[in-house]
Amino acid sequence: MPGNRARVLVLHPALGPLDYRVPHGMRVEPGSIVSAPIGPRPYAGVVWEAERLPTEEVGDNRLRNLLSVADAPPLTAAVRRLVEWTANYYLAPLSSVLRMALSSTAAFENAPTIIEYRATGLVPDRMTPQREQALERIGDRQGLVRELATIADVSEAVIRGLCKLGAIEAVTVDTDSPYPLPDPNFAPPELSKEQIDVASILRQAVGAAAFQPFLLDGVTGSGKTEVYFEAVAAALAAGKQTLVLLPEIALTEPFLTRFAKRFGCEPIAWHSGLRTSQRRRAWRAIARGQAMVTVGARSALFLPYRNLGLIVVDEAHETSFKQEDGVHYHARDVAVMRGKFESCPVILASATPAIETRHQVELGRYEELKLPGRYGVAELPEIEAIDLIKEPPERGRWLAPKLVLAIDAALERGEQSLLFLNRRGYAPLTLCRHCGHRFQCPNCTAWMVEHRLIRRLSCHHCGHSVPTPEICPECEEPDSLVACGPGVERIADEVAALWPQAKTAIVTSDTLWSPAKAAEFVQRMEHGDIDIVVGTQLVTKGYHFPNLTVVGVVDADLGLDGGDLRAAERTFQQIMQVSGRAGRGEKPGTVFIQTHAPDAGVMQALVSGDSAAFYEAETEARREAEAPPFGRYAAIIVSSEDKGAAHDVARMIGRTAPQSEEMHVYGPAPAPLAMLRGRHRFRLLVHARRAFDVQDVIREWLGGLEWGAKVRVAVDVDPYNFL
Ligand SMILES: Nc1ncnc2c1ncn2[C@@H]1O[C@H](COP(=O)(O)OP(=O)(O)OP(=O)(O)O)[C@@H](O)[C@H]1O
Ligand SMILES: [Zn+2]
Repeated sequence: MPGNRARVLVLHPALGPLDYRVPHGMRVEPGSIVSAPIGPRPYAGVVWEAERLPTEEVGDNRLRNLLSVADAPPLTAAVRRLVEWTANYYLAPLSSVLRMALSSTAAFENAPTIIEYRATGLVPDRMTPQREQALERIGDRQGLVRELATIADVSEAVIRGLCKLGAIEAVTVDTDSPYPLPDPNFAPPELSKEQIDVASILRQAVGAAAFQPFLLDGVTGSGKTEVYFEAVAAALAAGKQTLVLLPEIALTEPFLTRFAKRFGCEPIAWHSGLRTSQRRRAWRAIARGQAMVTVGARSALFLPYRNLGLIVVDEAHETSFKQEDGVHYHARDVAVMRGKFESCPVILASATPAIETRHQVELGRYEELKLPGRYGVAELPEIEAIDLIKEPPERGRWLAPKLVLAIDAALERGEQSLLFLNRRGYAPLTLCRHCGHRFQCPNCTAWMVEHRLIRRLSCHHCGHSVPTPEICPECEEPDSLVACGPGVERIADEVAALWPQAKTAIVTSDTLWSPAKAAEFVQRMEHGDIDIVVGTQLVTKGYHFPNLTVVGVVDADLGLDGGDLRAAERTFQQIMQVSGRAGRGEKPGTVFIQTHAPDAGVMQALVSGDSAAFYEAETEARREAEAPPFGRYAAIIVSSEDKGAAHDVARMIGRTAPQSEEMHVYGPAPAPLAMLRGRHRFRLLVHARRAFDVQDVIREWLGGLEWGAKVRVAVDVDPYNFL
């Protein structure tokens, strides 16, 4: 391509690459972030190697000029290859993937300063309830007018009014100010013999600066974090950046504290709750190679690190690394690809690795490093099954007598207990005892879940929520509603009735919705301000509370319903993880698993501790079914508000399915969640041989079809969710 032309990938969802003229005096190269006109509007985009992005050639005379080049480093070749690979593998538009890399357009659109606002402490003469509310909620926080208005739940005009009165002032924030540098030698721990061996392999791999995936397979509490911190230290010493991916933002806060203890300052945390100025500062520092360690959930994966030397995926077995909307990608798998493009090691850390990951070890593609015992004097907990048929709880209760006794004893000893139930709210189903009416979501094929603390019924799929009615809307009988089955709130009620003196906490995404809330919970646990925690999967991972000795799994069978191919594996992982919270200090831990199926393979494996046998049996079953990792799936989901239209398109897709020995197409059938957010859904499931290029076939197959704008067709490659 001649020097005065550039091929640009613009952030426009419907447009492919476009050619522009580079005006006189402007310099661009592949990776340059530019502003390009489309119609009357400027769009952000990135200059790409023309030969990699074929498009219709446009004559020189029809080219429009690029508007400007951003004051930001160009995206590296490794990032560009990652964007291409992800779009290709997950059948997503390039621009949607690029958007994840450019996630903060503010970072390169304006000057490197931002004006923020904060309270001055001055109380205006003319107070209104709105102004009062604003000043109270803003407190000592700072942000854009828009951000303060959101925090205070008032209009932007109220904030501007307060500004005129001098109660709020403007401050200039320099988003180029550097971050403190973590010190690899700040407070290194004394590693055990086992830990030293593993750490030195990891340090060497960082030094070698070559692609190398590792499975760091260590039991809960073995010091995986301590050990991969040594690899981080090696990257720091070599002047390279590190990315640590965690499955939930709730885990970042305790991670930051722990990191600061080891390295003397916090790493950069990347999450959706950042203010514009924080996002921008982080993005710029990451792109310039100045931010040395970044921790975040999925979205941190696509950031434009300049000089990446190490990637860690902690709790790598977690299914929350799979993104379920927009670009359907699996952050664990993309992290490995990124390591390949960046030529750096990738550490997948887990006490319960996924079958897919173990398989890669067997194939010799990943190197396994083991930490088989807990650090120090801590022992793995005893695990015992409680047969709910032989030893049922009292009528109307959910905790079996044996578990109640164990918690009694823990309270007596001044130790903490944890009850795990992966169900938010009070009850998963509410019905009228008079007419049998069940409360269903109007937008989804799902029951409304009662949340008693806020007195509402909510749909966990679309968020639709209504106040819990006093009378049945069907038969108008008053006080006739009954709750069926337990959620965490109901267990908390039982706990309060059994141990009225005990201090309890409910931990779910409803109560721990921000990093600050998570930090507060950790503090309360550490200070002994909580005796009994009742929580969902949010409490199962990563936390380290030495005084927690009893864990009760309220309903171990819950995850086995639904018959998804990973149900048993997921149940095993979840219960192992929650068990892993018990007995992490000097005091031994005990775990009770309440189940109706104590003879099921997964329960037996948990109790006997023979995880190898369980994995082997599961892997064999997958091999026989040619399920992942031995075969592949891709789901095609057709949805529309118009059921007939969705059905027609789904049938057309089914009818035109390519015939192949290597691949079989099931469906279309109504999806188990036949309606979601008001859209009717049909699913086709493609099952193929491992080595078969499903993506290419699907691309060609769907590419040749047409459907109206009201029907949406989404492809989920390697699906984790079969709803
Ligand atoms: N060498 C060491 N020196 C001092 N403390 C250590 C050492 N190794 C581990 N620990 C401590 O033991 C506890 C458990 O370690 P860590 O959290 O790293 O384990 P983990 O394997 O990541 O656990 P999980 O999988 O349950 O999250 C932590 O409090 C950690 O600080
Ligand atoms: Zn709903």
